[in-house]
Amino acid sequence: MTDSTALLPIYDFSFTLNADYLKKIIPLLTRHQIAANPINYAIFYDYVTELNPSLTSAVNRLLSQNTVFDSETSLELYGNFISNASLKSFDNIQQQIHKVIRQATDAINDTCHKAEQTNDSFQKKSAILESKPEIATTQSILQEIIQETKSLAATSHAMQMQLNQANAEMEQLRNELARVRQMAVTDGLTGLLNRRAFDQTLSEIIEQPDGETTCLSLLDIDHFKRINDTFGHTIGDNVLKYVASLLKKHAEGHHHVARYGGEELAIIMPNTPKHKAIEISENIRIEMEKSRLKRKTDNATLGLITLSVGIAELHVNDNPESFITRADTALYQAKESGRNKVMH
Ligand SMILES: Nc1nc2c(ncn2[C@@H]2O[C@H](COP(=O)(O)OP(=O)(O)OP(=O)(O)O)[C@@H](O)[C@H]2O)c(=O)[nH]1
Repeated sequence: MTDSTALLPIYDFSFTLNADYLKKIIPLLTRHQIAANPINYAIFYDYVTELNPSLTSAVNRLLSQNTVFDSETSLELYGNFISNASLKSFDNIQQQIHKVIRQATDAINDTCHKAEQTNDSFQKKSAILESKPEIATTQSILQEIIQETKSLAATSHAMQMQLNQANAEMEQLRNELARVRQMAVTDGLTGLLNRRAFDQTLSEIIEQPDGETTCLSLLDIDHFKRINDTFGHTIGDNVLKYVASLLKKHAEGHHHVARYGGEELAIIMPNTPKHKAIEISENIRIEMEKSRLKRKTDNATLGLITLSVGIAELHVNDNPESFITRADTALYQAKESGRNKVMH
């Protein structure tokens, strides 16, 4: 049986934090006249925690279109963004692996059985040859032996073919597993690591310090709400994708680029001194500031879009929360001091 719990979201927030979420979820559901059933609660739980940016984006779109959250809509959201579609894929792949292994085992068993039969038959014939060494008997037995040897060779050949096919199918399944695994750690909109992968990567880096400097850069699009309100969510999504592409372009190969929350992106920079983290973040900020994005349909400019950035350096006694909080504080200072800035 699959350990399906391994693929379920982990909700390890404290009692107090969950109480805070409750206080946000209920008014939201009430304001939008959405039934407070467990499915909708789960959807809006992920929404307020911003754990699941793809879901946030989908909910924002539905809310901005005043869509009624009927059971069909809720189940679709839940199925697509929470219940984890990859669970089904994993089950599917596991069943297929079992099937391939069973077929290969059957083929091997058949061949072994056939080899045993042939061996028995050879022993019997050898006994006859020893007791009746006439030429006619010898010839006829030789014919039979040749026949049986050919048949055994054919069975072995069939098994070889089946094993080759099983090998090819296993290779395909391996690729499929890699694809599903990739999906499970990727944010659907930006293609960056998702929040879960971000949390996991950061914890691993903090738990296994390598003595080198690690920095964290949090990047937030300034007045993103205004972009959404003025141009709509689809354009907002495209701006997010563009910013994500800038991060990917400027980050180094060993950095981890993630979507941390709604319009907040992050780069975990292991083995990177602070001055380098600042330089990379500045380059991203400057390129964003210089970009003049346009709406595809009518070439209308989206105006100046800027980024605020907060950087922190990992300290010896840090845990993920304290590290993120320091970067977040720097980001807050960047916002407070006028936005379009990198603070550390
Ligand atoms: N289009 C789109 N919008 C999103 C997504 N996730 C979050 N948002 C929006 O991002 C906006 C964030 O707004 P605020 O937190 O008020 O921040 P802001 O307008 O960027 O202002 P400052 O951060 O203070 O500069 C909200 O309007 C969200 O709806 C997404 O995936 N797509």
